[in-house]
This record gives sequence, structure tokens and C-alpha cells, in this order.
Amino acid sequence: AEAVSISTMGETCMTGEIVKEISLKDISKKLEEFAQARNWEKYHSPRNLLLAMVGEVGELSEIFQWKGEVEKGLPNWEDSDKEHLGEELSDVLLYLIRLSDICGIDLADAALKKMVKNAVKYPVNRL
Ligand SMILES: Nc1ccn([C@H]2C[C@H](O)[C@@H](COP(=O)(O)OP(=O)(O)OP(=O)(O)O)O2)c(=O)n1
Repeated sequence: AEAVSISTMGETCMTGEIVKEISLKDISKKLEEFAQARNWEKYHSPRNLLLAMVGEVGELSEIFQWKGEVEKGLPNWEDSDKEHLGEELSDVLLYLIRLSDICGIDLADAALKKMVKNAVKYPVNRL
């Protein structure tokens, strides 16, 4: 089987611990390589990626379905359920990043600009 190399960049910070930091662009690049290696670029059209992402949102929703409200931090969840949640959140994120890339949108840039817009629209109340 082909070796799987999904490495993240590690940087040593001042306390000597390794800090993993990865940008949306880094992930974009890895997703492009992943698709290229499998000859899957032909499937990664905007519409297909959108539908795939919505499907993953459905899988994410299933985890919470019928549970009622859950406490922040999910203190009563099994580790395996939390791991599953992390996987579904990641699937949504990865398709969102790939969709943005395929549409020629710089997602990090767009998100920061949108946050500025939100702050202007909803100013902090000062008495
Ligand atoms: N054409 C594809 C198919 C998959 N993936 C990647 C992106 C997602 O992170 C993950 C989705 O894989 P699956 O379709 O196997 O979905 P799940 O991981 O949710 O598996 P399952 O539906 O069996 O729970 O794989 C991709 O980039 N392009």
C-alpha cells in the first residue's frame, strides 16, 4: 500500500515545545495533492464539493440528533464519540476549504474581511 504522508509543520516555541501550526492555505495545498495523487480532480467540481460538504454536515448533525441539549465541552461523552465528532467536523472543514480553493476564493482572507464587516455591523455597546 502507498505510504500515507500527511505531515504538519512543527515549530519549536520559546518553551521548547513543538507547536503545530497550519494555515488554511497549507491545508488547501495538501487537499490539492491528495486529489491529484488519486486522479480525483475531475470529481472536485464546485457543485460536487458543495454537495459532499452538505452530506458531511448531515453526518455531523447525526451525532447530536435526539441527544437533547449537551453541555459545553461535552463532559459526559465517551472519548470515541468525541473522536468521531472531530472527524465529522474535519470533513466539513476540509470540503469547505477545497470548495473555496476550487472557486478561487482565499478563505482565510475572506473570513478575516467578513469578521471586520461583522464588527462594523454589530458595534460593542458603550454606555
Ligand atoms: N472524492 C473525494 C472523497 C473523499 N474525500 C475526502 C474528503 C473528506 O475528508 C473524506 C470523506 O470521505 P468519505 O466520503 O469516505 O466519508 P466519511 O469519511 O464520512 O466516511 P463514511 O461516509 O463511511 O462515514 O475524504 C475527498 O477529498 N474527495
